[in-house]
Amino acid sequence: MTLAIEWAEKYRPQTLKEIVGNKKAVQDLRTWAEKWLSGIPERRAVILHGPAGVGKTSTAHALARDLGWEVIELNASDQRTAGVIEKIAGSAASMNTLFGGKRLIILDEADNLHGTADRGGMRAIAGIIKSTLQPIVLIANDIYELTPTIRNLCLELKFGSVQSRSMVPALKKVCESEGILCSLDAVQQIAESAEGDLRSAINDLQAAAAGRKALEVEDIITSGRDVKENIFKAMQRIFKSTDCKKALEAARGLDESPEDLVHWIDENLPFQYASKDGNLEDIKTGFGYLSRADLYLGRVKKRQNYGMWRYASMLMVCGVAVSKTRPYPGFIKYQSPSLWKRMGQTRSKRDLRDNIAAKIGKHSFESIRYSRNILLELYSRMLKNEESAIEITAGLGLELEELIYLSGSTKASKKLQKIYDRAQELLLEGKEEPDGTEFFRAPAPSGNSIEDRSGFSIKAPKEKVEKHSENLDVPDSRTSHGGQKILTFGFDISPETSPETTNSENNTSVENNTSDIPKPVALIPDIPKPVALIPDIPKPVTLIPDTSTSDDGFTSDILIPKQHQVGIDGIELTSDSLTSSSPEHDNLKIENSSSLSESFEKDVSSNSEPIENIISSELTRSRESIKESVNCDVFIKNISNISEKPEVKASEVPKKVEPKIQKTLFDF
Ligand SMILES: Nc1ncnc2c1ncn2[C@@H]1O[C@H](COP(=O)(O)OP(=O)(O)OP(=O)(O)O)[C@@H](O)[C@H]1O
Repeated sequence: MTLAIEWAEKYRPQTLKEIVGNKKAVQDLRTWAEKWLSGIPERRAVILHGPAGVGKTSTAHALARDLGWEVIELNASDQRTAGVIEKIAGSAASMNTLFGGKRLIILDEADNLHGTADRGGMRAIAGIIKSTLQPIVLIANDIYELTPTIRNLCLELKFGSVQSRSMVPALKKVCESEGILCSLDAVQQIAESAEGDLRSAINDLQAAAAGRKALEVEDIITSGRDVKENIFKAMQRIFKSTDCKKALEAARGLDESPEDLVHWIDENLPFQYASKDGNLEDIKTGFGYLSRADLYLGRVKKRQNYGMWRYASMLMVCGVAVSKTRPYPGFIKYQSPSLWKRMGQTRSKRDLRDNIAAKIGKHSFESIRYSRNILLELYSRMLKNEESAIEITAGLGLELEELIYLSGSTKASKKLQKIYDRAQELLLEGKEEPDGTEFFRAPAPSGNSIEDRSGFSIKAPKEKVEKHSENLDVPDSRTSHGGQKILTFGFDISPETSPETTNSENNTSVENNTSDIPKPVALIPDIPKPVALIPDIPKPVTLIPDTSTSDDGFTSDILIPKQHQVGIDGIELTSDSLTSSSPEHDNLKIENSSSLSESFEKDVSSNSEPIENIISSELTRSRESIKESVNCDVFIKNISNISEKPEVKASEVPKKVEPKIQKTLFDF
């Protein structure tokens, strides 16, 4: 067996000229590759697809050799998860070669990445193809196992079976090179039975020639290689004869477990015993035996007692063989179990569905289960509107096949393709958000923007941000404390603004501006403005010379705080400057507010609780204390009046009112 591999490898074509058959595909590949010599072609990758052993991999390597390109290959034996693909193929695709030539990235068996379950690998490949700076060749047996996204990005080149007459010269050449006298009949026989698979033909030739110097047609016939042939033969024995012993022998010689064999019999029994006269007794009896065999298979699994396989085999093989009441002549094309195919198909569909549900769940902060059971349907309906469909596709970062699935379609219609392309454009536009996507924004727990996996950023609309900042052109002391953000509409995230301010000029207009503030601000309506008006301590403590300590009439060096003075924003105010009808009350209120503010600051600095919790509890407390003592509206008015005084400007650095005799803490 090892030797067989050697011949196929030994005679692997080295140049494109040596490739047997598939001339058009080979020529198209070369034309595509030559485009890379003068820039980046429209399709950055090709898919060589077709049956096994027809020269796809050999062609890719021969191309690189002909053009003098480096090769980076990821084949099926490598572990090809999304991460590995991105790391190896991704970096190879994005970097130039040492000497400026091209590098051919070959991804062999691209249809068999990591089982069909690994959609991540497919996504990684699609991502790499979109931006590769180096040519990429994907090789696949079944192109339908590749995602539509990948297929859309690639040039597809189909490799057909190699015709037996083309194989003959290649096989003769091998015989010559190996010094074996091989009759033309023998070579033709090998070529024909290879069914277009040149690798198999070479392997057969080597197996037949083992230990011989000459090869005749009789030597070839005995070297059967197809395992499938055996299962079909066994099917014939089981369905055509009633000889239980022969049927069992055929079954034992199979390379199939009883668990697989039961599916083969189950698949073909109704076709074989289908009766023209409507008597379905044989089918019924046959399935009766099959069901009993299945019981034993179940017990084998449950008890892990493989000894019971023989009862299962006996029931399924002998039972079905003897259940016919008449012969069934004629040719029947036996089928492989459709259950396997169905399971494979639904598995990839299930994976696809779960991937979409995961994306929706991530976006809507819901579980995958909830997204799958409830939201999937909802999103599917929203796709009916083209504009929504574009936004959803971009927002969720849907791949084309996911979009197809979610839309309930079976293939990529022109409309779906358009939607997908528009979504890609949106994503490429530097993650700029599309207009009118409010309905699709998800609530954000914190932070200015949410960036999902697709890189699609969810932000507050610009115009709202601008309007908001116009109205509230104030510094944000809260964000500096705790980084709290304001949620607008429950979905959008506003810029970092706060009604809380240290700017008394702005304070003046807080009351008026409140009506201009766009709705989002309504989400933080509970912040009492008095607190906002006296946010930042230190309060200047006005000091005056301590005359009580100076007996000699000279000004003392000792300073003591001046009584009955309060400060707002570091500006000295005497009680006279308050124009309230009830100055005592106002003083009282301001002092209350100061103490609240102080305790608030203390809490903020000492408490490890989130800032928003501290704020809300503080606000509740302050509201209550204010309610108790005064009418809030009157209070705001008084403060406004204060700030309207020309000398009380926030931008001014507090100055000494009586410089000669007074010193403030700011003077030190
Ligand atoms: N068209 C061909 N021309 C010349 N040799 C071929 C051709 N096809 C297959 N062979 C021989 O078979 C061997 C395997 O071929 P290759 O790996 O290129 O097939 P493949 O189509 O890529 O198969 P798979 O899909 O199984 O990877 C080669 O080493 C070569 O010896």
